Amino acid sequence: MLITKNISFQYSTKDSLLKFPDITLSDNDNAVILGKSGVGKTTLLHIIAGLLRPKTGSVFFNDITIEKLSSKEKDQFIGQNIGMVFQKSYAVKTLNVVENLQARLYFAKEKNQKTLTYSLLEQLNLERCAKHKISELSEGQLQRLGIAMAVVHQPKLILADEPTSSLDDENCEAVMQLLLQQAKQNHANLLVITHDQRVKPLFQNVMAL
Ligand SMILES: Nc1ncnc2c1ncn2[C@@H]1O[C@H](COP(=O)(O)OP(=O)(O)OP(=O)(O)O)[C@@H](O)[C@H]1O
Repeated sequence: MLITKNISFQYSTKDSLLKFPDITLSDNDNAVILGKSGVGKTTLLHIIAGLLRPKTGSVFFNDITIEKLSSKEKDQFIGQNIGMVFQKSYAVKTLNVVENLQARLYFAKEKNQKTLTYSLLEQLNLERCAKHKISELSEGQLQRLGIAMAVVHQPKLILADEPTSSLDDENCEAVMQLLLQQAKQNHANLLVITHDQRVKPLFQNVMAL
């Protein structure tokens, strides 16, 4: 369960204060947050992911207050419980596809689950690329690898930052179905932020920034 209360953020004293509406997601709930460019969507997602500290307010996830954790506890909590789909790929270029997934499992302190890793690659239609270098992947394959890296450690909260912005209608639908399917399979909360109105009908919970 994810709850945010009274969150605000300021990049510096000369920047304007960004204020965010409260969010409550019950277990297994999903939501999309829509908003125009520059309103603070990525900032909010980074606060929820523990990458930025809010000026006011708190983020609670499954009864843990993220800002109250020490930095070591926070790194461990985030590594194990949160999976993030970034706008741009953060795959390590010197590793192949399956090695990138193994590295993600290592950082989440999960055992190297070979069967699970290959089954995920199959679900995401990446099994033929398992040993490919990152530079050999198409844009669509890279995007699907981003999803695999976000979910391979079976996080309880999946955060996705503009996962469909550069995709045509067919791939937009496919990527969103994959994210929804992975969230359902892992009993995870899925929170997507986007300005892409095509995503709206796929969610019951729609919030605006
Ligand atoms: N590192 C930073 N330092 C100062 N200001 C920043 C920084 N990052 C973002 N901002 C500003 O904070 C505001 C919110 O930025 P943010 O990236 O969260 O918006 P967004 O809604 O995600 O935009 P987009 O849809 O274009 O990605 C913007 O006015 C932006 O210029």
